[in-house]
Amino acid sequence: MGIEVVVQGLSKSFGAQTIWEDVSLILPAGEISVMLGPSGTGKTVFLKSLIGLIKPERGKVVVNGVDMINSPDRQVYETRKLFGLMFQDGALFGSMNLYDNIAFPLREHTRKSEAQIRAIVLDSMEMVGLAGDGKKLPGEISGGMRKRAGLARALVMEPEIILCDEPDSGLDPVRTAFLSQVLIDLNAQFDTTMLIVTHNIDIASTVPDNLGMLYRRELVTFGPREVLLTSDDEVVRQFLKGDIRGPIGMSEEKDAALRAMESVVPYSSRKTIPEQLAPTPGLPPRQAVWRRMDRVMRMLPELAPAARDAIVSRHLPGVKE
Ligand SMILES: Nc1ncnc2c1ncn2[C@@H]1O[C@H](COP(=O)(O)OP(=O)(O)OP(=O)(O)O)[C@@H](O)[C@H]1O
Repeated sequence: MGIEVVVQGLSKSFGAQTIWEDVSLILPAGEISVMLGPSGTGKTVFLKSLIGLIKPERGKVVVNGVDMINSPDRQVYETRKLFGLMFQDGALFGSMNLYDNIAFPLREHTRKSEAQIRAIVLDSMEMVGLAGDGKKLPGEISGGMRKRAGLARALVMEPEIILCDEPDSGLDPVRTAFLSQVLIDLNAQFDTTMLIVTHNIDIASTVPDNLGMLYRRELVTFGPREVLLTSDDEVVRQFLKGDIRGPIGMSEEKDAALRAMESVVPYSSRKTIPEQLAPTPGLPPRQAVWRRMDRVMRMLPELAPAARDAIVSRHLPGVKE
């Protein structure tokens, strides 16, 4: 099973620009979490902070007992090996074919034979739907294939935690749906802890066990998916509906007069939430579902009524609050 990531009181600025302050959350072991947020709210900075590539001024990120922000470089470097990273463009070497790109971490960081490497690479390519594409160069394939190749490369090192930065960017809805299914299937097969950063509402509402949102330099919320998906918070509702009415504007914060005009139109809150994707038939069930149910049931008394209803009706159908 993957391992948990504990984030405590994390704050980051670049010069006078505060990116976010006092962010605390736990990515539960083996569960899938999604972080939403308008452009420029520091989601990528957050991902890079988790692996110690960016150093926030305050706070901790504890992974396997190591604080990724404040520990010596050697420990951070070693702990980083527990992570698999999927960046927006796949971050592939343009001059290497897909097979060599995906084999690269194994050749670089392990002493495995070429025969062992071949078996692992072909397995990973199959998992992300790239079987038979090993000879192609990154420049000859679509953006979606490049992303999946980036994911396959992250998988060969058998990471405990996978971080995906906007896996959907530039993809059409069908490719995005395919990628969502790949992410769920990976979690079913490896029980890996996963954090996906995205703007995509379809991914956010059908893939994760937990959902969070960064906005205006803070973590608006983070918790079981039902909490954010039933939230009455104006920012969350506007973002989920992709509505131009609401506090989020082009410049992130609208002026007060425009907001006052909009506030006469009430938001309707959504009470039913989409079903979470199940693994492809034939794969094992996701272990995370049972662990999460246990965890979330214990949290039930602290949750808002709408989230509570959504959880109870899903996990205990027939029981009324
Ligand atoms: N190394 C850096 N030095 C200075 N500022 C930076 C650095 N990296 C990021 N920033 C700033 O931090 C802010 C947040 O950037 P980030 O890329 O994390 O946002 P994001 O939420 O991932 O955006 P998007 O959804 O558009 O990808 C931006 O204003 C960006 O300019």
